[in-house]
Amino acid sequence: MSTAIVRVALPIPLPQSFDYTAENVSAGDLGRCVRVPFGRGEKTGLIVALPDCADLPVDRLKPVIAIQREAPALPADWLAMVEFTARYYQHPLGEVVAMALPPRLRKADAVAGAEADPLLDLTDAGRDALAASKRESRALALLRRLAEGGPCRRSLLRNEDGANPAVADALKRGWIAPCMAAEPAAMAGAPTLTDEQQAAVEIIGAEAGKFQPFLLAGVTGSGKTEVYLRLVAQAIARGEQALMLVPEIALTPQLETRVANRFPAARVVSLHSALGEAARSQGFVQAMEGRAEIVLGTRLSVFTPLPRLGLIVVDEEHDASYKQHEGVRYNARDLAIWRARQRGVPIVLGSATPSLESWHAADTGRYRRVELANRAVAITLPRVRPVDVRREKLQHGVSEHLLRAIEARLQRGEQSLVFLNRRGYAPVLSCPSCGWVSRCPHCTANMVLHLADKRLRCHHCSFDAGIPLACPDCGDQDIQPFGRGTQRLEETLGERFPDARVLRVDRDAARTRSQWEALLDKIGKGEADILVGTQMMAKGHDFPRLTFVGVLNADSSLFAADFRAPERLFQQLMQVGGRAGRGELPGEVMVQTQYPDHPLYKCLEKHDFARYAALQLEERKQARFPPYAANALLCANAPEVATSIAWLKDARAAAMPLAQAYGVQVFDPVPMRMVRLARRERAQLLVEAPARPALQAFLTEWSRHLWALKPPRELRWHLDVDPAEV
Ligand SMILES: Nc1ncnc2c1ncn2[C@@H]1O[C@H](COP(=O)(O)OP(=O)(O)OP(=O)(O)O)[C@@H](O)[C@H]1O
Ligand SMILES: [Zn+2]
Repeated sequence: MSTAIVRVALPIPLPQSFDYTAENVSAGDLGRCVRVPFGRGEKTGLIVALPDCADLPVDRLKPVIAIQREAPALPADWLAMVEFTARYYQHPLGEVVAMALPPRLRKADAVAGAEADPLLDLTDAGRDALAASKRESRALALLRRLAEGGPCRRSLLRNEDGANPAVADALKRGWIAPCMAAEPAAMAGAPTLTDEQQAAVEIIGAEAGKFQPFLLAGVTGSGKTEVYLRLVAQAIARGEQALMLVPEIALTPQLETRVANRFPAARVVSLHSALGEAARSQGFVQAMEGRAEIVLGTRLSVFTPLPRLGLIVVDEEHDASYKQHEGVRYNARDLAIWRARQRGVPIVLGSATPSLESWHAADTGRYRRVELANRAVAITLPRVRPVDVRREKLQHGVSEHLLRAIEARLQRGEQSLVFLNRRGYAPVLSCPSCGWVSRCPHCTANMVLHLADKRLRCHHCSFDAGIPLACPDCGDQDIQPFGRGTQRLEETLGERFPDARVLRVDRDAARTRSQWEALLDKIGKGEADILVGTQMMAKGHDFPRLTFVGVLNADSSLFAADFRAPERLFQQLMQVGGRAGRGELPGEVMVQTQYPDHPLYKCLEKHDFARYAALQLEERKQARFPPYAANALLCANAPEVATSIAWLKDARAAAMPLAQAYGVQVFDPVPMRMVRLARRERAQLLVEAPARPALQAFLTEWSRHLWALKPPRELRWHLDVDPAEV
């Protein structure tokens, strides 16, 4: 028996891995989960190296308890990716591993990747039954569907309410049975590509097997998804796997359906945080064993092992939700690019409103820009017009122009969307006599009025309270909501258009995935006339009867402190405007503003993304903001802000000797704009480097000092590399 050293990454907030000894270890154990003694207890970690010599003398190492050999080992390229993530985002490797692995694998239970979603086809008995039967029934409808459409995944035969009893019944009677996938990529129901789409598919398709990032800049409704689907089909035909990232769970159902309908015989694994543990683990293993052709999911799915990876697609690449805001603060879009390079495959970043970082990368030739300048179906882009609200009397925040536009749609049987940019616009409770407002006791934020369940709620820490009958400070009984939220707006529109069906689409109306799917379904079927929506309505949706979009209160982001706020506003307005007139009917967009001459609105009217991007990039260059610099934030929080500031000052002092050597600037600590969050007070310090490599080199060295700086007990800190907001 030979004793070897295994290096294990454990999920604990310390920057090192731990060495143990084990018997009969082979190279195949790299990437396996392992149970080890730790402190007075036990922990599960991942074997990340088999070093020749240990950090400690071998006789002081403890033996592992057990290596999990039933589950497959994580492959080397996967280990390289989590190691890069840990290094780049300055986060303990064991915690990165724990985040990237589905919970079941982490616990080292064996996960069977068994056929949970078999491909079903008619048997001879089923064909006979179909020919013989005369009475229409559910079973018959099922058999006919398979006879006409060919083999189909069980999950696609679901009823609207989920399970389909006819399937179980037909299986039992032997009318249908699991079959082997025949043609991997049937192109059922694919439209003829437009010339632009065709060109895009050819340009991108030509780079198969090579690392090449593409920025697919296509106006809203230009049919980017169709381009992705063709490229995925090519990859599957070559025997490869495709990874498709989408920004939000809310967008997965639509894409899932499109993908599943297009590739009925392919195995599609869909991964997002709302999935149960078992399903997530199973999908992960199916992908890892190469049995799934397509992985579709939110940011976390960038960590899915894919042995035959041939293509990565990042849809709506500009979207802020690719960045994780807690724990490991990674950006899935950026990691996807790293991964495409690692594996030598093309990656397509698609958006109608690319991030300025990606736009700049295309300007400088690091990415190849492929444009879709026209809509696929609609002849034109919607007409966009600012509505100057300085000289108009508003009715509960809505201008007469907007109301008339909605009325015209109602008469024509078309849909309208009134979009509320939530920022600073949620209804808080306030007292007209003494100025009291409903503040959250734990955060620097106001609590928001929820009429449906008559509560005041903090959107930051979820603290909630009843609605007071009178002002808690002065006793005035005339306290009122201030500002307008979606619920108030829904009421206002309902009063003005009593015959219209007004539907509110926000986080409260769509708490669960099934509620959200039901809402989308309702809108798609035309069962609503006026939609009142927030961010959730802005992206990705495609409703052919929606022809008018009105935007309220856009201005609040024009002059925000965060340098990315105008970029986001422009993206949001272009995206939400892009929902209008996507089918045969022409669309119109009105934006209420006090600054109709602002360059942002001017570019919006002309649909001129390129011009706005150029203006913004020029500003960023002057101010030395990303992409002309690389940033990191060191953040600290404690019960009192003074504690946070004091620790950050020590951290800054430790940075000073290094900063000069790396050409990095380390700014003074400041309290965060929202100082208090959930009873803790927060401060931060900005690091600015000329480019990413300098930032990386500096952070790697600085973080060693940071770990050594013993913080006070009650203080917590983290580094945020490439922060979304500064
Ligand atoms: N070649 C085509 N022929 C006919 N219809 C098409 C074609 N390509 C796309 N479409 C249809 O056009 C509509 C818009 O396409 P898609 O949703 O892919 O656009 P998109 O570029 O992703 O838009 P957005 O960025 O606004 O989400 C869809 O209804 C789609 O089915
Ligand atoms: Zn709060």
